[in-house]
Amino acid sequence: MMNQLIDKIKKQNSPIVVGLDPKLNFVPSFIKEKAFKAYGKTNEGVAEAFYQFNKDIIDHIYDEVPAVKPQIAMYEQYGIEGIIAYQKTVNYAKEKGLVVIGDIKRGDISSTAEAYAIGHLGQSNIEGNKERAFKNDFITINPYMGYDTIKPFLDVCKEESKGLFILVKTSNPSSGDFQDLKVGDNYLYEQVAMKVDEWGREHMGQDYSYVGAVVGATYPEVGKKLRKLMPKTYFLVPGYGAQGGKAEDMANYFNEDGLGAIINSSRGVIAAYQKDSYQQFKEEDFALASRQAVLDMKKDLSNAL
Ligand SMILES: O=C(O)c1cc(=O)[nH]c(=O)n1[C@@H]1O[C@H](COP(=O)(O)O)[C@@H](O)[C@H]1O
Repeated sequence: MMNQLIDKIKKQNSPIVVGLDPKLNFVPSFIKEKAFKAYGKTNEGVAEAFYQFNKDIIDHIYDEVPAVKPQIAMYEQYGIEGIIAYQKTVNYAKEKGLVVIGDIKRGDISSTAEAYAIGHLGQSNIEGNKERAFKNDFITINPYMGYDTIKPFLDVCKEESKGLFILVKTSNPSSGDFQDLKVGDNYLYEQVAMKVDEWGREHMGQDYSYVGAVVGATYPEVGKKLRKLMPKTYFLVPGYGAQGGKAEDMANYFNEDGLGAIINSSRGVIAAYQKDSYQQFKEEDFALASRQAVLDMKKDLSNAL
């Protein structure tokens, strides 16, 4: 799957992933009204609104970006109905040929990790009948609990040709609370990076491993260090745009082959029509504004790289 992702990035010249992180106040009123009329102001109503919102955005961006990253929390807060909207979104993105990174950030003891891995990347075996719950190509995971909690994900990835992005240095303001602690001569994020590099070398695609790393856009000096520590690791880089990450800092995250990183923007793309800089788009044209935001991001990155 990493090979497919890289092929798409090259073909579209677009190291970009759009985060499908819907919020009710991002959804245009004409979509909300229709959904609420059919299902009321209920979880089901929101789920329908989110799905229609995502679908329109996907239709307007799938030819310009290789991947989308639905953040499951946005859907989960609306219960089963929300999860169904997540699942439908993943399915629709797959139908449109997009690579899907399920942003689920799981991490638990190995028996539980196995269940997460099967549910989100693999197939369950129901007395001989194989069932797939979610069609993600990649998921995000949290490595805090150590190798035995990662292994079930690696096994399913190998079997199913899927991939992972493991949190190494996150974009949030407090990411240093633990990640920047010194462990011997290294920072904790460096220790984690060395492990991700080691695990990845046993799980190689062509030039890159299908065990990737999450490296936030908001700490470019760290990004530069981590690039050297994990040369074969693809980086998922969130934090561009809404969290302050700048295109000119993104060069640090790429290798000399021009590959090695995929930059995420969620709010900056899906809620573009609400920003002053996209005032020319009416609410009904929210998805066209998202497309324009992707094209602008593409230009911004290619000027800087
Ligand atoms: O794993 C992630 O995607 C992630 C890691 C990280 O360090 N920081 C981070 O913001 N994210 C996710 O990336 C997205 C960022 O959204 P925007 O700030 O709106 O572009 C959200 O879905 C976050 O959950």
